[in-house]
Amino acid sequence: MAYLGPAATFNQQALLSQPDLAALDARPLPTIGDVLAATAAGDVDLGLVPIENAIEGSVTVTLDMLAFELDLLIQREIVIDVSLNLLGVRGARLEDVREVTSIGVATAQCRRFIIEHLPGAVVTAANSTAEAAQRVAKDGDPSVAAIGTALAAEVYGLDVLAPEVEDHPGNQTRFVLVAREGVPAPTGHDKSTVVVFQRADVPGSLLSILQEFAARAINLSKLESRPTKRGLGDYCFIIDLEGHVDDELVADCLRDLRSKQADVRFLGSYPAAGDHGPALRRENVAAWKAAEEWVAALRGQVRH
Ligand SMILES: O=C(O)C(=O)C[C@]1(C(=O)O)C=C[C@@H](O)C=C1
Repeated sequence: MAYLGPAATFNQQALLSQPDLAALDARPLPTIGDVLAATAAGDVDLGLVPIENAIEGSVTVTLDMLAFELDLLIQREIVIDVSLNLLGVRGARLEDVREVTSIGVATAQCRRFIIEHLPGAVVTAANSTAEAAQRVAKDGDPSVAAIGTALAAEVYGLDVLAPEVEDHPGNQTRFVLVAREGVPAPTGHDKSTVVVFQRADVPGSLLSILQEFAARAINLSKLESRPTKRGLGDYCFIIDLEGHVDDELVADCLRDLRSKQADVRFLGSYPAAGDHGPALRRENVAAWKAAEEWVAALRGQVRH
């Protein structure tokens, strides 16, 4: 499998949190795009990438590559706690820092800290938190600090100049494990991700999509609109819903969406993270099945 490296990224921590993945031969790659492309190309069977952060929101490169560019299916989601540290060379002081470097999603999680504690510091981009830490260690410049994991300080021989620099407590990042094919069996607390391209940009078109879910009491855990890249104002909707494509209700909902909207891309059904993931609303399924039997019985009486 492949993950966003080098050593000591949050991505690696997410991988190591899963005993079955930790036992695999895992290859660190330099960018999120590299991990997804290597998985799609068959260089590796599985790829692990970040998709959403509690403070910064979606990791758009992941969303866009999954939604528009590659044929990959989400196999699993992994949520880990994310506490960010300001890392500098040994002996560096906070007041010496003139440049802060990290992956954009990480610096964005510390925007207020940087403004308040490092006014005027230049923020530069790296491909990952660990790549930023590696660069700070290699250059040895006390005026440059990286934002990354506490482990990166140990791995790259850096000092923690300030711990917990994220702007909000309880920070978490959600990762997805992707593969070229296969949908994991339903567990009873699953999620599915779909991309819906609306038929026409007319009043109520988003409502018409949402009504398909509401009518079946399918709960949505995320709704994101993303530009289709076809022109300003042309958007599609990336939706995380509670349930599995193997569930009758979800399948029925997808069937209706597919027949009524311009296009629907299925990005996977997978176990929801956590012990208390969204439980499938069994009573909805039971009611739907009972209603289906009722309709079938009515239709069975038709004289042809
Ligand atoms: O750079 C890393 O360490 C990563 O694992 C990537 C990533 C992300 O892109 O969201 C993961 C968790 C944090 O939100 C910050 C960075």
